[in-house]
Amino acid sequence: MTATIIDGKEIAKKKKQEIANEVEKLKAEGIVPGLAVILVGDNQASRTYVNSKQRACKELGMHSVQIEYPESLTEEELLGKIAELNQDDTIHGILVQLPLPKAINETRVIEAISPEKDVDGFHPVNIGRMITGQDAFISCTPFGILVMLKEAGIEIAGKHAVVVGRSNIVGKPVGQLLLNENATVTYCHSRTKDLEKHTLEADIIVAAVGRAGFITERHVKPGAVVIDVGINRNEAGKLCGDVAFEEAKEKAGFITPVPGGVGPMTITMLMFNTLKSARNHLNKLQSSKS
Ligand SMILES: Nc1nc2c(c(=O)[nH]1)N[C@@H](CN(C=O)c1ccc(C(=O)N[C@@H](CCC(=O)O)C(=O)O)cc1)CN2
Repeated sequence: MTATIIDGKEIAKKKKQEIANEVEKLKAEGIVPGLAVILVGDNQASRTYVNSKQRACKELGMHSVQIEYPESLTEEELLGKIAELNQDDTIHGILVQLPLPKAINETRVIEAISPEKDVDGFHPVNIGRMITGQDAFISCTPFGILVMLKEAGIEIAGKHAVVVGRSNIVGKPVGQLLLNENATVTYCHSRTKDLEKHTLEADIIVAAVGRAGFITERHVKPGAVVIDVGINRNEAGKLCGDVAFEEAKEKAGFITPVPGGVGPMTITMLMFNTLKSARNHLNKLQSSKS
């Protein structure tokens, strides 16, 4: 069997068109969704992602501001800028590109962003709301995975999902989202004994370990759905995922490629969250008038 490839670029294109239509409607009501992206230091990959976010805003008709600081920026200076953006009515989403330089405390920075503008969905308020099934900003990569599964027509309820990786940005929230969709969820990580025993029972595997080709065909149950969140570079500098794609695709039922799978969905869901924040802002303005 050769797996059906879930094309993240195609799904992202369709979703972006839907978002652009909604942006037009919001503009007709007097609100232009606005996103502020903060980049600290000179990490080349981060710069590429930040530029892609700016491009996506432009493409979808949103207002965007890119704020760049040198590596030497202090935490206090960054917190000051966030406080200013929290008060800016033209900005509905604030995002600090990660990773930050080591001298800056990531947790303090994330917690300084108003939960109402936390379009990355990293603030503990949004994480707590998501876990308890309330309306929340859902972090963009996990959200993108959920949308991809739904668009590919994959049933989640009652399925056994195995998440390999437990980062705060991807592993933990994606497992929780799948649980909210009534999957049975197992988390595996670097200290898990006999990984294969767990993954071979999975109907859905989410590979988010950050190690190139870590999940091989030996880990995959025939017909399983394999979602690859990895963004690694191999010895030749080529972008590759956490899954050994060529061999895993011969066993899986559905599989996401790298590049062109989960990655393009991350920025699309950021646009979705920014639109949602702008709409929330408009609703608040309207209800305060009535
Ligand atoms: N504040 C945030 N920081 C980081 C996030 C995030 O969601 N918020 N996620 C990642 C980086 N990231 C977005 O910021 C991101 C990573 C990858 C892609 C993507 O489209 N990847 C492409 C390949 C691109 C390439 O050639 O390098 C793909 O997989 O097809 C988009 C966004 C960490 N930091």
